[in-house]
Amino acid sequence: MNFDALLFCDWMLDCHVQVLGFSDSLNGEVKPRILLMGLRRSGKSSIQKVVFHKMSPNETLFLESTNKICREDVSSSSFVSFQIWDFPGQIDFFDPTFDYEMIFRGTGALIFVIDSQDDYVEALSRLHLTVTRAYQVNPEINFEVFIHKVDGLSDDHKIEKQRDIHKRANDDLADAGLERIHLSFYLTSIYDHSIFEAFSKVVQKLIPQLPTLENLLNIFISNSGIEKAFLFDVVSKIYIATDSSPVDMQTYELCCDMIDVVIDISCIYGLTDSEAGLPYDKESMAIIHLNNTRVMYLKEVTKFLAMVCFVRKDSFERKGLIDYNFHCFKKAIQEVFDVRVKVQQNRKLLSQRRWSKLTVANGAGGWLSNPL
Ligand SMILES: Nc1nc2c(ncn2[C@@H]2O[C@H](COP(=O)(O)OP(=O)(O)OP(=O)(O)O)[C@@H](O)[C@H]2O)c(=O)[nH]1
Repeated sequence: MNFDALLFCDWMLDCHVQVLGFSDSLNGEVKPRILLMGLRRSGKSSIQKVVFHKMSPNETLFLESTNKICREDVSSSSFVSFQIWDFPGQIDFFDPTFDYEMIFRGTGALIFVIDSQDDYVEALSRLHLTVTRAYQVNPEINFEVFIHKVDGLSDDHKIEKQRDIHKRANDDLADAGLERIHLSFYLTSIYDHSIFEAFSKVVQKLIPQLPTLENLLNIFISNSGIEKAFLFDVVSKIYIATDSSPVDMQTYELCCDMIDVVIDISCIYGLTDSEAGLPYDKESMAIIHLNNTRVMYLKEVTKFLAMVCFVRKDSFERKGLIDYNFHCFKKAIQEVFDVRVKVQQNRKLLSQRRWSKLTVANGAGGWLSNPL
């Protein structure tokens, strides 16, 4: 038992090197921007409300049309921290008041939402225009296309639509000589877990520590006899990392349901009258025995993160080993987080120094535009 655990600890030491390998600019804080774009009524605001505000899908029927850019900070945990910008349906790139260069420059991901229940010819030409403009300004953006509202379509129909949209969008780019632009496609709906899964993948691409987290999870599961493990952001139910074995939708849905059960039960029985806020803390944990010889095990990792794993019943008999390795895993996550904080502090310091040097060089009274 100790040998397994020691292997895990040894590996932990390696992870720092990877985290220190940040290659970003000198910005003090790395808070990527995610843009939600698409035609009117394609479902942008609904996606944001359902994923980040726990709005029930039926309530989105009453959402009013967005008529200006809505910006929101999502900083629920140390690793999940970004801004979401919800755009009104039609943006006029030729409108001089719309500074799209500034917007695209600081963008990590651009999600373009296409209503699959509607005619998508106009949406595709809008997608092309948006992507080419954004790429000119910032070639580093991840372009994500949500083929949305697929709840109304049969399975065959979904695949067919995805193939058609994929082909047309890429043909348009090829015609413009822009084959190097990569578009990722997802079939989504707010009426099932597909929207959470798609958002998870979008967010994961923006987490520089992802390979480290995945490696930690791989080491953790292989030394503990676990089949699959996810690291979840409890509030949004976005999984920010998982081990390298493939994810199947059913497993992901079960994890989301387990988080809901834990939070609901804790809300009812876990909070005293004087307490408020998220009923989730160091003591939070849950074990659910499934009827297929598997056990689901949830444990708190940080204030906002939970580990949910699937273990065979016979392996779960060695719960002591799992708990010990989990303890090491948790420590490693904390260390990764500490390194990240240190790197950010150093960047801030560096950019402040640069800023003050620039100010001195230009004289105290000189006006400068902020280099950040
Ligand atoms: N069937 C289905 N309807 C959806 C889905 N997502 C959103 N809708 C519906 O689509 C309609 C438009 O949604 P909004 O979120 O307001 O669309 P929007 O893109 O923000 O619209 P604008 O603010 O006008 O740009 C609402 O009636 C939603 O209930 C989905 O996944 N499936």
